[in-house]
Parts: sequence; structure tokens; C-alpha cells
Amino acid sequence: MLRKLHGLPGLFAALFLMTLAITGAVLALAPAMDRAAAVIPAAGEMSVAELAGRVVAHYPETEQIVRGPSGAVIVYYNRDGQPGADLVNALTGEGIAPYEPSAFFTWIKDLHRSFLLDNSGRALAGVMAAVMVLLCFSGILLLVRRTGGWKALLRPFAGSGSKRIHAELARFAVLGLLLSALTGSYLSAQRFGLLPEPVETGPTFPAEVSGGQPAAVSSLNALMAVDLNELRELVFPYPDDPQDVYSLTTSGGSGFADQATGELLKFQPRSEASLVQQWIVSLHTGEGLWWLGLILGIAALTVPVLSVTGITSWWQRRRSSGQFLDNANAAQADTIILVGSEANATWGFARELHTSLNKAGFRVHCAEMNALAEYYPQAAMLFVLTSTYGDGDAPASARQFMARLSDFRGEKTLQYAVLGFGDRQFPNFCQFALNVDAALASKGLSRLHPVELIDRCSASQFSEWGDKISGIVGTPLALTYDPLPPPTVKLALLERADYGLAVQAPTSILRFKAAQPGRGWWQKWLPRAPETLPPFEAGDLLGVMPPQGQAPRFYSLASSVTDGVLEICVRKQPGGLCSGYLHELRPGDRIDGFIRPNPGFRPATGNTPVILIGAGAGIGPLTGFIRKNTERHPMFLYWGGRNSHSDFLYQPELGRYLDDHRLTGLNTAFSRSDERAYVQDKLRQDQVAVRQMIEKGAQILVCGGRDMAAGVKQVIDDILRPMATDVDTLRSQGRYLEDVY
Ligand SMILES: Cc1cc2nc3c(=O)[nH]c(=O)nc-3n(C[C@H](O)[C@H](O)[C@H](O)COP(=O)(O)O)c2cc1C
Repeated sequence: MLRKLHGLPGLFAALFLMTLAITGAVLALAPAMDRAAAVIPAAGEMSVAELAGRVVAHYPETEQIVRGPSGAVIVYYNRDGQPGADLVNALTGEGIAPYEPSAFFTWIKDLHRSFLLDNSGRALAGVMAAVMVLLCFSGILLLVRRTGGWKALLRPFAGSGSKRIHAELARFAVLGLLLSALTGSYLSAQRFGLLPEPVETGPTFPAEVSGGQPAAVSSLNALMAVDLNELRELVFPYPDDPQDVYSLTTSGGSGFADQATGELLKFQPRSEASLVQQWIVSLHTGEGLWWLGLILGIAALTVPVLSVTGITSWWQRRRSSGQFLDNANAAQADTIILVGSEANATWGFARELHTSLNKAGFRVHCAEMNALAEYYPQAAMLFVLTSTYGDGDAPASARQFMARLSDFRGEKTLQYAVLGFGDRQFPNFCQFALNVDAALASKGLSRLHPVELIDRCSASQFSEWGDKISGIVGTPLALTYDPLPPPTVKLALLERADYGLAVQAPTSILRFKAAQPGRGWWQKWLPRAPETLPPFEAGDLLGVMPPQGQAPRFYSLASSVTDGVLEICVRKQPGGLCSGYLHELRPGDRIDGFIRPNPGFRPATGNTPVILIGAGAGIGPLTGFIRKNTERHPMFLYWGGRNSHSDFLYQPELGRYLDDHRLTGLNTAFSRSDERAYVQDKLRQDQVAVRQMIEKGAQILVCGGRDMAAGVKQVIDDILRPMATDVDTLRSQGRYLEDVY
């Protein structure tokens, strides 16, 4: 619901909002430019009388002096029947240049206020400002939901791509955008009579005027008492009319001054409503507050990027998330399908189930598990299809499921079936699906069918499960879904570095280059496309096809495509088919592989520390992250090997990164040396520093074997105990990420 409230108005209003934001950003420059061009005496340095005297010396035919919000002084005069206006130097009264409002800024202002239309354009601009208010509030709530609470709002984000750019930029700009949108909505509502507008009538013309011989303007007491910085406008009396007066407007109010005696004849202070109005205008335009104008302008410039990244994320979600055209409304559906997925494979199966059930006449609603509603009034069946990641963890679209389940009010008649998707190569095979099944049972719901687990997206297992469900629902579903095997690319080994033989931990760093032309759309047009690597980032996975046609094995990538090579770090497993095959490779040998994105395992950007923890070959992606840390954010590496003389992987590189500050601190542990230490021991020794970093919002990334990861989790839990938090809480905030095998 919240996401729809944010996404739909954003989608429809994107073009208009972009226009308002870009024109707003340009207009925001005006106060700063005016201010830079103006000569501004300090407060108390000059009175209105002094200024008027100096101006009149150069412009004897002065009719009016105006001081703009930026401090620029403009004189209006009538010379030989020709009206004119000049920008003047406030210190000397000399003219600087003729005053002509910029045609460019006037056009931009019209575009900003009314899209170059009449009243309907103004009304549209007002509605857009209100839409922006809605987007800001719903966006803040979405950010709170994503970071795990108000207190965590400034903590680093995990993830990558347009979703992350959107969230990071929104967090940076939202207050500025909210201020512009709220003040814009207010001003627009006033214009259309929806809110009252203060009417400043000013004092009536004085009944008693001395009518004496006019004195020099620089000698008038009423004008000498007003500092120049308070002046808004001074209108001169008609020449040769002794009954006329000077009318003076200042930031505090308006009144009249006698041209002969210099006496202040009447003065009416500005009403409170008018002062508030003036503040609202300044807060919207930056007039008189040039620095605020610049801040608002920078915030507005994020709107086009927010629009593009917002639309991209919406499209990606829509494409992958089963927002199928024939999706029934959650409140009316008799069957609910909830999907937990990280890399989208499970959505394909969900789509097939959705289509089959629909064809069989059910009203089916399909959504991600994070969107679990409080209750489904019409539903009799609930299917949960979910994958598992890391140490039995939830995939991205199911991370909030367990928390939301506590508010779930399932009718006793609602029956459920959980279908897990996983890979038996992982010790915690489909563990999250098992946890979900148990959690639903403990809510008092009854099973439609016992939980079943599908290994490596097996089409036959899925189809068999479908047959059993068909029997239960009484209609043949014939579920046939075979996910396409991923397209592979040819890679040639460029070089290798071997470690760990002496300590029975043979581990190699393998660097590959592309061995076939790139497959980008633009490359199709080239007669001979260059050999380019597919896009990937450190922490993504390389799926390698072993030679005998078995299922692919996955290795974490230690480089990003911008490094120009594809690098993995492989420990040879005793009897390991794929690791053995990779260890046999010689430079020039080719393999088939494919990239599987792993956006859930990436360091956060920003200045909060990142603590990298690994052992053995787990150092690969961690080194990739450090290599990319060219902005020198604080990064600390805790790594464990066996012996510094034999398997200290990446030793020279890490030394270089310490020297150039891409790596802030390195702490190693070697289990087969005199110290006999593990990485957990080093963390415990450093617990005060680790706790301080976590207090500052640090993010922890763990990569390596399962036993090491379990040991690290235990130590970090111990370190967190005095802070009354734990690893699971950090995990739910995206601050504890694991890549464990
Ligand atoms: C980094 C990573 C970690 C994984 N961890 C597990 C795991 O602990 N247990 C498991 O059964 N499967 C695990 N898998 C396998 C996935 O659950 C499986 O490939 C699933 O089909 C992915 O579905 P999805 O694309 O919808 O997320 C893991 C896969 C990856 C890439």
C-alpha cells in the first residue's frame, strides 16, 4: 500500500515534477547571483537618508528607490519624460548598469509557476507541489521501513543499482524537497483561495502635512533613523507639490515622512500574518536567504535522477515480481501466492502457479512475502514459494515477512502450503522455507500440504508438487515450468597465483579475460565486436560449468568488470570436481561461466565504517571491495589463514591498499603459526574498537566457510551484548551480510 502510494503518483507526475524541479533549481541560483552582483554595506553602516542623498546626487529626477531581497538597490527615475531604471552602487549612489529583469529568468519563472499556461497551468503546478509532499512523506516512511526504524535512518544501505541510488539520494534531499513542496503547496492554495492571504493595506495618507520648503533628502530625520538593510522601498513626493510626502516601506512596516520637517508622520508596523507570509515566500524562493536557495536548488536537482531511478526500480519490480495483469485484489482473492526471492528465479515458478490456478477458475493474488497483509478476508488457500540464502536466511523479497507475521490474523479456514527453492550444495538446504512453514503452523494455521523442497529449480520436482496440489484442489494444474539455463560466456585464464600447498590448503587466485565477443546490444552492430566481459561487481557470483556437464558451481567474484579481469579465489576441495578442474587450468585454457548477481552482498557507501571479516578464499570478494574503495571510506579487514609464509593471499596488494588508505586497518590471524589464532580471536581482542565502530553505524560483511561464519556470529553477538542488540537485528537493518559456503 505504502509503496503504491509512493510509486503511482510519482510515475504519473514524473515529467511535471522534473520540470518544476529543474526550473526551481535554476531559479534558486538567482538570489545568489543577485547577491554576488550587489554592493551591500554592513548593518549600521549607512542610513536610508544617506543612500537617498547619494542617489539623488547622481539621479536628480529620482522617483523611487527599491532595495531587493538580495540587497541590490535599484533607482527608478524620469529623465526628459523618459522613465528609466538603473542598478546602483549602494555605497556611492552611482549607476552600475541599466536594470532589466532577465528574459531568461522570467521565462523560467513562468515555466515553473504555470508550465507557460494560464490559470490551469498554475493549478497543475499547485497539484504537483502537493504530489511532491505526498511523495516525500511516503518516501520517508519507506526509508524507515527499509532501514529498520527511525533511529537507523542514517545508517548505510545494502544493495546496489537504481534502488540504492534512489534511496541514497532521497535520504540526502528529502528535507529540502519537502520544504519546497510544502511552501509551494501553501502559496498555490493561497492563490486559489483555499487558504487566506494576508492583506496589507498600509497606513492612510496623513491628514496633517507641514507644506513647508522641501529639505534635502539626506537631512530628513525619519529617513536617517532607518538602516539601509531594512529598506524595501522609498517613493519620492511629486516634484513641486509641497503637500506630498515620502512614503517609506521597511522590513518592519510602512509609513510617511514629511519632505520639509523630516518628521515621521505615520507608521504602521507589518502584521504578524504578513511576516509569516514573507517567511514562507523566502523559504520557497530563497529570496533574502541565498544560501537556502542554493541548498533547495541542489535538492531539486536530485528530482530527475530520483524520477529515472524510481521508474527503473518500478519497472524491474514489475517485470520480476509477478505483478501480473490478471492479479486479483488481495481483499477479494480466494487464493494467495507469496514469493520470497533474491535473484528472481522463484518468480518464474510463482507465475506458472498463478496462471494455472487462474485458468482453473480461482481468484489469485500474488505478491512478494514482504507485502504480507494483516489478513485476507476471502482467502482459503495460501501458497508460499521461497528461496533461501546465506545461513538459512530470507531472500530480499521476504526479509520483513517474519516481523509482519506477528500482526497477521489468519482465518482458521485459511490453509497453507510452503514450497522451498534451494540448492543441496548448501548445508542449510531450503532452511528459510522450513522456518516459514513452522512459523505459519505456530500461528495456528493448518497445512494444505506439507512443506516440500525443490533442488536447483528442478522442473520435474515442481511438476510433481503441482500434481499433488491438483489432487488437493480437485482440478488438474499441470505445472510445467523449466527455467532457461543461464547463457554462458567463454573465459580464458590469463594468470594464476598459487598459495597454501605447504599447509594443505591449496588455494589459487585465477584471473580470466573474455574469450568471445561481447553481447551488448550495440556490439551486435559491429562487424567484429571486441571481446568484452559481461557486467559484474565484486561479490557477485561466477557460475562455472564443470566439464562433465554437472550442475554449475558458484564462486564469489574478487573483481569488478571495471578492473578489466574476472578474478576468483578457489580453494581446492578434497575430491572437489569443479575446484579440481579449475586448479588444473593453465594460462590460455578456457572455461564456460555465467554471472549471477548477488546485490545483497555489497558494502554500504558513506563514511560509516565497513568491517570485512573472512577466512581462507573468502578474502576474494573482500579484496575486491577494498580495491574499489577509491573514495577511501573507512574499511577494516579481519582475515584468517593458516600460515603467513604459505597462504597469505593478496599480501602485497593489501600492503599497497594500506599505504594508499583504501584499507584503513588490517588484522590477520594464522592458525598454524606460533600465535595459533583464528579470526574470531582477533575480533575478541579488538572488541572495544569493534563495538565503537558498530555504535557509529558500521556495517559487517562476512565471507568464507560456514564454521568460520558461525564462530564470527557468536563473537559479534558477545560484542553486541552490552549494546542490547544482536547480529539478527543488524542483519534486519542490512548491516550484517554474509556470503557463506
Ligand atoms: C549466495 C547464495 C547463497 C545461497 N544460499 C543457500 C542456502 O543457504 N540454502 C539453500 O538451500 N540454497 C541456497 N542458495 C540457492 C538459492 O536458494 C537457489 O538458487 C534459489 O533457486 C534462488 O532463487 P531466487 O533466484 O528466487 O532467489 C544460495 C544461492 C546463492 C547465490
